Formats: sequence, structure tokens, C-alpha cells
Amino acid sequence: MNKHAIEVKGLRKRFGSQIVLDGIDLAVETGTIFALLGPNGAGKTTLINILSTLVAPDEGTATVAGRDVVKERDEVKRAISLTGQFAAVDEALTAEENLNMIARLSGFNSREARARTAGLLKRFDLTASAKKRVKTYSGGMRRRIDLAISLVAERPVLFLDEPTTGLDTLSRRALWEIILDLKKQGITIFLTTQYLEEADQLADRIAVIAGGRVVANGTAGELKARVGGEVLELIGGDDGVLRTVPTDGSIQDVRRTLSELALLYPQDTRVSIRKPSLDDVFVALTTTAGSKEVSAR
Ligand SMILES: Nc1ncnc2c1ncn2[C@@H]1O[C@H](COP(=O)(O)OP(=O)(O)OP(=O)(O)O)[C@@H](O)[C@H]1O
Repeated sequence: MNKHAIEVKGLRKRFGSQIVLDGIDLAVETGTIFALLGPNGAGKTTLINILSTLVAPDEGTATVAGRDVVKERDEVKRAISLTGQFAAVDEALTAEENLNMIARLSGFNSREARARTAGLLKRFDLTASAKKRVKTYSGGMRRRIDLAISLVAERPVLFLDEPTTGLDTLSRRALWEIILDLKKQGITIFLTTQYLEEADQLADRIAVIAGGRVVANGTAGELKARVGGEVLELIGGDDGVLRTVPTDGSIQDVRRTLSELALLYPQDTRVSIRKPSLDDVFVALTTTAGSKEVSAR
């Protein structure tokens, strides 16, 4: 087995005059969850499209399951599952019909296809709705069927492009459980997300891309440690956060910072002090996009 399920070296991609990926280096260890974060338009989907052989890079190399995404496209395709925001589910069919059809197309005989379908419906808690048309499904059910379909054929590497975007908290957590379960089976998962909490909860390692480059790469803990110290949070009357300000946590620095802030905010503003979150890291890193890579490796 390859130590790294995914390896990316010096990857570059431009669309017309727009440089989207400007020399990306990444490695994802086999059997781990890797989260790719970045602001809108940072190139996350483009990177997934390159890794899943849908788009060719201009420069650099990438291997998935030890195979080159350009020179060994078919081998890569056989090693991966891809679940995007717009997965290929036929909405006019039921969940059972969709799964059964994909199973047959993947080469299972009819008995195997039925067994596989039943197993996936159960695992994704869709048995009760198996005979309803997918177009009647809620957002959470729809995501579960998308994911179930991409798992019909068992593949070692799974790409998830924003798997929980638009879902409510409960559905999101249910999907997290499923994703963690897939990792337990040894599947390597590469996901993109806009939710820092999602990366924090799921990922063994996180990379942040901005300005076409990897601006940070490490565990959630390592990335938070990059911001260091503490964060002062100013909370307004409606309990909304008015502002967060980094501090080293010393009395001296807290007193100086607060006396400056006291001039700017109403006197009934409340203050809390906390450890930095991944949100703070993200803001700190992506507002200085492309300046330098902060690797916590
Ligand atoms: N086929 C294409 N032709 C031209 N431009 C493209 C193409 N695909 C992507 N782009 C551009 O490349 C940039 C990166 O897009 P991409 O979808 O990879 O970003 P993203 O990080 O996934 O964004 P989001 O979080 O909004 O989904 C965007 O500016 C987009 O308009």
C-alpha cells in the first residue's frame, strides 16, 4: 500500500489569463481524512477536478493511489469515488432504483446489486424512504443518497466536494458520522469545505489554499497554534461578536488592548478571552494570501 494515497507536486492551472493554482504541493496519508479549505474561488474544486482526472493540470504532477492523474487516468478513475455538489442522481427514480442501477452499471449481477443496494440503504438510514422518488427528498437525505451512490463500488480514495454545504446542523453531524465511519474502513477521504468546524471535527490534516498557493498545512491543533496566544472577543448587546482581537494574554497586553477598544465601543460591551479557533486562523492566513507558506509539518 502506498504511504500517501494522494501526492501533488508543483501543480499549476490557469484558465485564460487567470492563474487558479500556482504551484500546489500536498501529500495525503493513506487512510486519513484531509480537508482543503479556502475562500470562494480559491481553486478547491479545480484541484479536486484535477485529482479525479476531470481536468488536466498545466504543470506539475499528481498521483492518486500511486497512479498518475494524467498518464494513468483509467487506473485513477478505478481507484476513486467522487461526490460533488451536483452528483449524478436521477431524481425521477427512487433511491433503491438509483442504487440498483449504479450497482448493475458497476458490474454487480442482479443478486449482488440487490444486496449492495439494501446494505447501503440501511447504512445511510434510507431504508424507510427507499421507494420514494429522490426529488421528494430533503437536503440531508439527498446528500446521503449522493454519498451512498458514490460508494456502490468500493474504492480506496473518496473525494467529497463540500459534502455538507447547505445542510442543517443535525444532518451535517449525521454525515460527519458516516464520513468518520468510512475512514475506519480504511478509505482515504479528501474533502473541501467552507466550514472550519467541519475540518476541525473530521480532518487529520488541513490545508488552506489562497492566492493559488498552500498557505498553511497541518493538524487543526498545529494551525491554531500558529495564531498563538489568546483572542479577545467583544460581545455586543444582542450577544453578537463585534470584534476579535489577538493578544498574547498578558495583563499588560490585555489592559492596553482593552483601553484602546474602550474608546471605540459602548461601555456595556462585554469581553471574553479564549483560545484561537480555526476561524481566527483562517482569517489570519487568507487575508495575507500567498505571502508565505506556514507549514506545521
Ligand atoms: N472551466 C473553467 N473555465 C474558466 N474558469 C474557471 C473554470 N473552472 C473554474 N474557473 C475559475 O477558477 C477559479 C477557481 O474556481 P474553483 O471552482 O476551483 O474554486 P473553489 O475554491 O472551489 O470555489 P468555491 O468555494 O466558490 O466553490 C474561479 O475564479 C473560477 O471562476
